[in-house]
Formats: sequence, C-alpha cells, structure tokens
Amino acid sequence: MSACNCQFVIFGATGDLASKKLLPALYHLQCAGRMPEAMRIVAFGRRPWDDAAWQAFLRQELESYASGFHPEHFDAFCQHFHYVQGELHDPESYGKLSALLTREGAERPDDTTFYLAIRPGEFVPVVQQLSAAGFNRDSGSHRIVIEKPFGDDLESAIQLNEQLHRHFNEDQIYRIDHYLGKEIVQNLIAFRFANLPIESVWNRNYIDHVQITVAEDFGIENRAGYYDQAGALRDMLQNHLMQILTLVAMEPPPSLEADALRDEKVKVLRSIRPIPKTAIHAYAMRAQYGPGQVNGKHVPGYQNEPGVEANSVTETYVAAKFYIDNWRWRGVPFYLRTGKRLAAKTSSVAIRFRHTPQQLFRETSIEHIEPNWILLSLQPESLKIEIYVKEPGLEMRIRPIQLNASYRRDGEKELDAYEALLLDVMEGDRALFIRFDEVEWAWRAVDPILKAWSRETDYISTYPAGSWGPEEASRIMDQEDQYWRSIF
Ligand SMILES: NC(=O)C1=CN([C@@H]2O[C@H](COP(=O)(O)OP(=O)(O)OC[C@H]3O[C@@H](n4cnc5c(N)ncnc54)[C@H](OP(=O)(O)O)[C@@H]3O)[C@@H](O)[C@H]2O)C=CC1
Ligand SMILES: O=C1O[C@H](COP(=O)(O)O)[C@@H](O)[C@H](O)[C@H]1O
Repeated sequence: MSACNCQFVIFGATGDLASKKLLPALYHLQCAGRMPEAMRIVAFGRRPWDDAAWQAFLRQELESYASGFHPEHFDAFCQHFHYVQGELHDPESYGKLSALLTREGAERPDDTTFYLAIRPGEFVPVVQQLSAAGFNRDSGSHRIVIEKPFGDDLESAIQLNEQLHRHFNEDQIYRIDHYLGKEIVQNLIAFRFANLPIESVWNRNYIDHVQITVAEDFGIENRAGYYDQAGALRDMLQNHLMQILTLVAMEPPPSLEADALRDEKVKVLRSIRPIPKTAIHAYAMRAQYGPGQVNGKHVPGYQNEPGVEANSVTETYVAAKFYIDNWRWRGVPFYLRTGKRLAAKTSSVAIRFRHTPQQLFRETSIEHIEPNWILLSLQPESLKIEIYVKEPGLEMRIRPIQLNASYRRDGEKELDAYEALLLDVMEGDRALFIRFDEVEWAWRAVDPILKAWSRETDYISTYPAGSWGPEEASRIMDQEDQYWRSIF
C-alpha cells in the first residue's frame, strides 16, 4: 500500500464489532505489511483509559479474536493508536479529537475516515457532532463509514439518509455490509456469469426454489442493548441475506463496475412482490431461543441473557419467503432464514432444481428421487452439486452422488471481509459499498413484516438453543416436498 498520512477514527472502539472484526482486521493488515506506516488510528471510547489501558485491552481482544498473535507485530501495531476518552454526545470530546487529528501548522486534518461502530441510534448525533466540529463536506477529505442496519425501517432509513446528506456528500459516505466483502459471496458472481452451463439453467424453467441460510451457534453475547431493539430481521435479513439474494437473482450486469452491479441488484429488489398485509404469517415467521445445549454446553435462553427486557418478543430467528416477479424468477420462492444459537455456524445458498419431466427410473430405483441441488456453502467454504449416476451392476438403477469442490487451492489464504473493505475505504474505493436505493428497496420488502410483528407484542414462539430453529419454520414453504435443506 502507498505511503499516506491518513487517519482512521473508530467510534465504539470498545464494542463487539470493534473487538471481533475491526481491530483484528486492522491487525491482520499490519501483519501482512499492508498498513500504511504513517497511519494514525484513533480509538474513541467512553471508558476512562489512557493509551496504556487501551493497549492492554487491544492485546486482550486480539488474543481472543485475531488469527494468531505475534508480539513483534503487536508492538508496531500499537504505535499507530491513540486513545481518546470521549462521549458521543459531548462537543468537547470532538474538540479533543480535532486537536489530535490536526497536525501542527496544518490548516485542516489529513484524509480521515470516521468509522461509526456504534449503535444505529447514535449515527445521526455523531454525524451532527462531526459536522459541528468541522469534519464535514467543506473541510477536506473526510469519509464516514456507516454500519448496518441503515435505519430501522423504511421511513427512518430515508430520514437517516437525509441527515447524512445535510453534512456529507454521497461520495464521502460508505454504507458497509461486510457480507459483500466476503470473497465467497463475490464468488456467486463468478459462479453464475463465468460458467455458461450454470447461467443457462439459472431461471424459473429449471429452478424450483432457492434457500439462503445464515446460521450462528452463538447467542447475543453482550449486545442486548442493541439487539433487543433490532432483532434478527433488522440485524441480518434486511441487509446480509437480502444482498446475497440480489447476487443470486440479478441479471448479468453490463460490466463489473460498481454502479452497473448496483443497478442490477436494485432491479431485483424492486421486483420483489410486496407481501400482502393479510398474509404475513404465510410469508414470515419469527422465534426466540430458549435454553439448550450448544456444542455440549448448557446455555441460557434469550430471556435470561443480560440486558434483555422482561418478556421481550424480539426475534433471534427469522424465516421469510420472497417472490421476484420478473421474467427470470416469477413463481420461484426464495426462502431466507437466519438465527442465533442454532446448531452450527454456517451459511449457504441452496438451489433446488425441478423434477425431470419424465420419471424413467422410478420403478427400478430408490423410492424417492430428489431433484438435483447445487449447494454453495459460504461457511464452511464448499461447492457441491448433487446429481444421479447409474449404480454399478446389471440393473438400471440410479443413485445420487455429490460433486464436491473447494473454491480455494491449498495454501491460498482467505482475506477477511473487513480487511478487504477497510483497505477499500482507505483507498477511497466505494465499489463494494451499498447505494441508498439498495437499502431503501430492501426495507420496502421487509417493512410489512416488521409492521405486523410490531402489533404482536405478547407472544413469540421459541426453539431450543442448539437446534436448527423452530419446526414451524417450514410453514412458509409452498409445497409439501420442500424442506429446509442442510448443507452438511
Ligand atoms: N457485532 C457484530 O458482529 C457486528 C455489528 N455490526 C454493527 O456495528 C454496530 C455496532 O455494533 P456492536 O459493536 O455490536 O455494538 P456494541 O453495543 O457492542 O458497541 C457499542 C460501542 O459504542 C460505545 N458507546 C455507546 N454509547 C456511547 C457513548 N454515549 N459515548 C461513547 N461511546 C459509546 C460502547 O462503549 P462501551 O463499550 O463503553 O459500552 C461500545 O464501544 C451496529 O450498527 C451493528 O449492527 C455489524 C456487523 C457485525
Ligand atoms: O452484522 C452482523 O453480522 C454478524 C455475523 O457476521 P459473520 O461475518 O460472522 O457471519 C452477526 O453475528 C451480528 O449479529 C450482525 O450484527
């Protein structure tokens, strides 16, 4: 990476996102020699710490979450950091920040990225404070990175966008969805558009339905303050799963240029059939984890997690069905599900094909002939295609086999999504960031569900922690022979 005097400010430096994703990603860049030498990183937090206390915290979090801890890299990494104790709502804290960011003698600070790793409700106050402190569109090369969820429904997303534009230009705003930084998610584009046989069957004539699953085996950990307000639909489905859906469903773009891709993704979102108000329960179901066993350990239910409101009906699991009413997909259900405290951490796209028009082998073979599947597993990474072959022997009997391939050759290292996206921000590349119309149309698709749930405040189904979610999740399936497919 080129030498630069850029600066990077993390609001919420002591939070979950910073600990699990941002700090490890920056550290990995350091270890890989990709951190600009003159880079200055400011950790903004409210805890009464000095640089030494910050470094002790940083070390502890990297030991827990980075892949490998190397003391020699850590010492060099620490040199980039300054800790600023501050309050998100306090103008004086921004004064302190400004004094630190502006080099002596310089009229304005160097290129600076402000990363808002804070609860969504704090985005606007922080942007206003930044603007009041002079870090806005008129004062040099400043960028803001806004985490998801962008708003908590359609209306608030529009308002948030307006607020941002009062202070910053669109080209300064980086709306991040880290799933787009996952190489494996980008691989969907290669899989579809670099392989003629695949693309030619990728439509309603051949595909029966699509399933997108993002399952996590951990709970909400210490994030009740955020999560109990958000829930799984806002936290995961409206953004990460919808982005995967757009990549599975979009038309070939004219080029791989950022706006060409975004235009196609937006067309998909605009084609999603609005869910009828009277049929929400046929399209979506929610549930919450109860106590159970995960990886052999007993874990409490959501209601007993620290910070969760008594009798909360916040969903930790959501399954929903969408139809894309265009020429390619009309009539093909897209089933999306995500949940916490499920049996394993795994994400996948499962494509089920239609039955062959003639069942030639029904008499002589296994009783139930499943249609073919393509299973793209994002985590663990694999690509499986299920097809039938003849069993060896005199009889004309068939049996299923799996063609199983890995995307990665031996020794090829995975670049973490945040590493890739942080480099992009520092280099001013917005290609993998979200345009507002993508956010807007994704909210339009899920808003009817949220509205219906907001009226149902006295009951939520539960599922045992460590299971694959509530059994009723299959009620959204259109046909009896459709079922949630495991990728294992
Ligand atoms: N956690 C994750 O895996 C992911 C999270 N995200 C998104 O990242 C954002 C942050 O999430 P997450 O890290 O989980 O949230 P957390 O609640 O864990 O972190 C919030 C951070 O904000 C700080 N903070 C809160 N109030 C103030 C205040 N008044 N003054 C100064 N600092 C304050 C907290 O400080 P303190 O520690 O002192 O409380 C903490 O550092 C959300 O938008 C979330 O959707 C996106 C992808 C993944
Ligand atoms: O955005 C979020 O993502 C994480 C899951 O990210 P992954 O890269 O580990 O799959 C999720 O745990 C968190 O609740 C959510 O806010």
